[in-house]
Amino acid sequence: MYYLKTEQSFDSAHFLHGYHGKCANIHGHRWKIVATIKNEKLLDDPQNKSMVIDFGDLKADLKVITDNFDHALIIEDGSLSKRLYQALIDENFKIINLPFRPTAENLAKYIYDRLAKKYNVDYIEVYETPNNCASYRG
Ligand SMILES: Nc1nc2c(c(=O)[nH]1)N=C([C@H](O)[C@H](O)COP(=O)(O)OP(=O)(O)OP(=O)(O)O)CN2
Ligand SMILES: [Zn+2]
Repeated sequence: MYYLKTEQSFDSAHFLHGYHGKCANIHGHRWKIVATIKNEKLLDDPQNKSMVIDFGDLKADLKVITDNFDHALIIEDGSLSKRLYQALIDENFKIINLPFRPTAENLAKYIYDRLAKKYNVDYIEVYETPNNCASYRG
């Protein structure tokens, strides 16, 4: 089995609705995402010969996903009052709504599911801090 890994980072804010502790407050992270894909065989066309896939292709596809989160406030649907949500929208803040709590675990699965549409993904790692990482393998 061959494995390929690529990494992207983004800066964004989030909070954990219903959490008792400091993470209930809006706070930021430099999130690091590491995607590992796998394949038993290598490609054979002239351009991609002897590659699982061109690093550049995998990097670009992961970057599309992570760029969407960059410099945004990531929120779980329904976790802000309508009044506050509308005020943030009116101020043109970049808000990313997710149908789940924005934990590292859930973001790992979300990114896995997105990349799995195109790649044979082995697992996704999401670092909230250099020391804290969650991963998801399908
Ligand atoms: N299993 C998980 N636990 C926690 C998650 C998570 O996504 N999955 N997220 C958080 C918070 O987002 C929080 O930002 C993480 O805080 P903490 O672990 O305390 O990390 P810090 O490095 O910011 O803490 P220090 O004070 O610097 O040690 C909480 N838990
Ligand atoms: Zn956090």
